[in-house]
Amino acid sequence: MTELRLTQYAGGGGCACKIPPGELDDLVAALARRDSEPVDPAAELLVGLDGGGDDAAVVRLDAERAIVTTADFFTPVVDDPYDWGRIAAANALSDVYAMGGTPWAAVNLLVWPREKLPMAVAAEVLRGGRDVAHAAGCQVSGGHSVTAPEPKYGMSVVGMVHPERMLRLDAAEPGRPLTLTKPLGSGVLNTWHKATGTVFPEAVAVMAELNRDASRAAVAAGVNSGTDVTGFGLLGHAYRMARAAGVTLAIEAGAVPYLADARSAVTAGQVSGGTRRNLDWVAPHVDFGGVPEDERLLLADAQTSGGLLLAGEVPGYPVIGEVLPRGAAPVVVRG
Ligand SMILES: Nc1ncnc2c1ncn2[C@@H]1O[C@H](COP(=O)(O)OP(=O)(O)OP(=O)(O)O)[C@@H](O)[C@H]1O
Ligand SMILES: [Mg+2]
Repeated sequence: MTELRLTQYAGGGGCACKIPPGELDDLVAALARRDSEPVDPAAELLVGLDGGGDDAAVVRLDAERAIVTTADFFTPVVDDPYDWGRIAAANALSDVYAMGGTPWAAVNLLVWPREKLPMAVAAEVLRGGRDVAHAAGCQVSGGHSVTAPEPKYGMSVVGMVHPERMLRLDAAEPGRPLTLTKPLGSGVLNTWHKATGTVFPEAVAVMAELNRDASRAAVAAGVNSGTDVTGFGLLGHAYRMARAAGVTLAIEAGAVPYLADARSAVTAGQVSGGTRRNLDWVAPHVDFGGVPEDERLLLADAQTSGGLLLAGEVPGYPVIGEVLPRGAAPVVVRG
């Protein structure tokens, strides 16, 4: 199975295959405008699509428990089917952790070109997803499978969160430090892997890593705002946080951690269309000062299964900036 190059069966890879952020904003805004309350709602919506939407929807069960629900699937980011499954599951579970919750149960979402790819390969993908979900203590049972020209895999996940201890997108307070819990660079390294077949084991390990410990540590430290850094890149997700909370996020470029080889990947031109679109979209909202183009691309790099960006200090994870009262630009990068 190792000679089969899964990444060659799809156009965009991983979270870089998301609909561009500006177009998604318009879609979600139109939906939110047309949204009316359900008839006789069975549960109170605590987090919905207001302000562009958070990482997951949250509905109240009782005073101390709320249900978190989310779905994520994408095209192959790596050629190895088991690793792709692990990464896709870690990414799907991540939106529950990005709300400060605990995933309880997941179902598989599988799109498979059965004429082109053996079903045995799909089984490896599902095995990888199951192993990571089980490591998270999450039940996996059931799912849905369809055939289509490009393979896609992910999960729909349900979890639990305390309604007073959530990590909301819109709650960042001025004066708080900004913390990032995984290094950046998975986008450029996945692009390089897709182009050449070179495997970057550190990137695979980081993408397959759960955001569980970071999320728990953040909630334990009293942090109440955060999101996961995925397809819109650090700058895109920072902008969405700043916009939702009406603050400015200042990022110290020199404090941002990167995977080894990420800089060489940019120098080698291994930048996805998604990353370039991210930068075009976010640039009008960012004061870059004198930060050079390559650095801007790295900060906008479309991540797959990235870490948590948190408005608060969390022991064991690097501080990369601070939350400020809203200034001229929602995001400031200091060189
Ligand atoms: N088709 C859709 N219908 C309704 N809402 C959508 C749709 N697609 C995305 N959204 C919402 O738009 C917001 C932004 O979506 P996005 O996929 O970027 O968030 P996310 O789930 O946190 O992503 P990621 O998995 O990359 O962390 C979310 O609140 C999401 O629920
Ligand atoms: Mg998210």
